[in-house]
Amino acid sequence: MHHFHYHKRELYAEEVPVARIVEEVGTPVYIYSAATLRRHFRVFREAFSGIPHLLCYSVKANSNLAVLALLAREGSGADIVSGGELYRALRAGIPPEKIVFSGVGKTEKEMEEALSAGILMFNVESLGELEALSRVARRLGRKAPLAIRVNPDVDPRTHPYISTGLKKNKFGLPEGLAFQAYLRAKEDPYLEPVGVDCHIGSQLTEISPFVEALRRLKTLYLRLREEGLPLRYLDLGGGLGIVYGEEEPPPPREYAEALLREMRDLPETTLILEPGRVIAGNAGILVTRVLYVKHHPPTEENPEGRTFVIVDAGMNDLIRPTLYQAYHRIQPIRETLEGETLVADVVGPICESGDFLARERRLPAVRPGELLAVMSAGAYGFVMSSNYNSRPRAAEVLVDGARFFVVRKRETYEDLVRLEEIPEF
Ligand SMILES: Cc1ncc(COP(=O)(O)O)c(C=O)c1O
Ligand SMILES: N[C@@H](CCCC[NH3+])C(=O)O
Repeated sequence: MHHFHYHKRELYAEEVPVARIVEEVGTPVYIYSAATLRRHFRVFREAFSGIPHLLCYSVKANSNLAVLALLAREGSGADIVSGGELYRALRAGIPPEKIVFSGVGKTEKEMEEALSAGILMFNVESLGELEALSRVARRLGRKAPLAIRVNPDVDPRTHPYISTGLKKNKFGLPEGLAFQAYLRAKEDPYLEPVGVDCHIGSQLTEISPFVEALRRLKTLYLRLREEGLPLRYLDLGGGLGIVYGEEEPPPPREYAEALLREMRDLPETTLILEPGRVIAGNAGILVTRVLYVKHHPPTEENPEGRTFVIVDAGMNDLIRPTLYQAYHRIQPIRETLEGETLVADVVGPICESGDFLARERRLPAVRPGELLAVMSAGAYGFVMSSNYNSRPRAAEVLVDGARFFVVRKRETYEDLVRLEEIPEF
């Protein structure tokens, strides 16, 4: 069952009419479904139940404390990329021994925080970082558990901005350098290599690049074990895609089956996965209100003219369309049957031509005041939002059955300037 669904032509989030949430909270508002989050996590967990595994939800996808706490209760670990994400994960009750720390630019301060907290492992992305981690560990008198993030040079066949496992991307170390880094780490009393890691990109809609990457990781992993390194984790990162529009990503079960086949000859190894989008993406929507509809008259290059549906959510609220030309379905909150339609650009109030949520989209003939839902906005939505144009950030709501909770208040004007000060010139 879909947890965002129409009942009597009205959009519901689980058992709550979206319009009722808007009445109380206003727009723009992100709405998440607890049941969908739980279902996505459980489907993933069950798919991997045949082998030792650890699911480290990728916090960057949606880092609201309530979302993290819900996943913590489901048994999730966390993939973090900053001290801020470590703070959130711990605040939400994710046990440190289920946290992995990725990212090309960890500071010594962040490493110190994570090491003191007792995280499972650092995914180290450069030789410089390895040295820094060793220094930090020596200072704290602790051994730092680590994996080297390998750049397996596998083409994930996704949007170039979100592919990360190609030689030309900044991420990880090529296999040869990674091997040397492990030998270096092995000799260091403050470093403890425990796994091998990679992450090849996001929104992948095919399984084969994952399998290819896993094979390469395995080869390195086995070579290192032969060198006497007591490795026990293979971390394949995240990246499984979701349905936004027409794409057909593999279901988690198929993805898992392909990976389980590769893991068969490694019975003593724990497979770590860092799913983000596949857990949160379709568990959230962004609801916005139509402010104006305007029509630009025909021109030579545009014989039909152009219609703009101007809404109260902009690229500062959801930047994916602007940044990646990403497609998000847009649906009315009140379903209209066989009514009139229009083709329009759905745009926000921001002073940028790139401020759009959809382009040349066929929509029901909406009128000012009506509500629209931007679908599949649960991942990389609110977390990438900003205050550009001094727009207070949207509220976030979590629906659970017949109840809903404001899990982040709408920002106020006061919030906008809270950290600022006018000096005595
Ligand atoms: C290291 C790492 N792990 C996990 C993820 C999560 O990716 P996704 O949301 O595509 O599952 C990302 C983001 O792409 C990442 O950079
Ligand atoms: N933020 C991107 C994905 C990047 C993944 C981060 N490693 C998106 O919205 O699709």
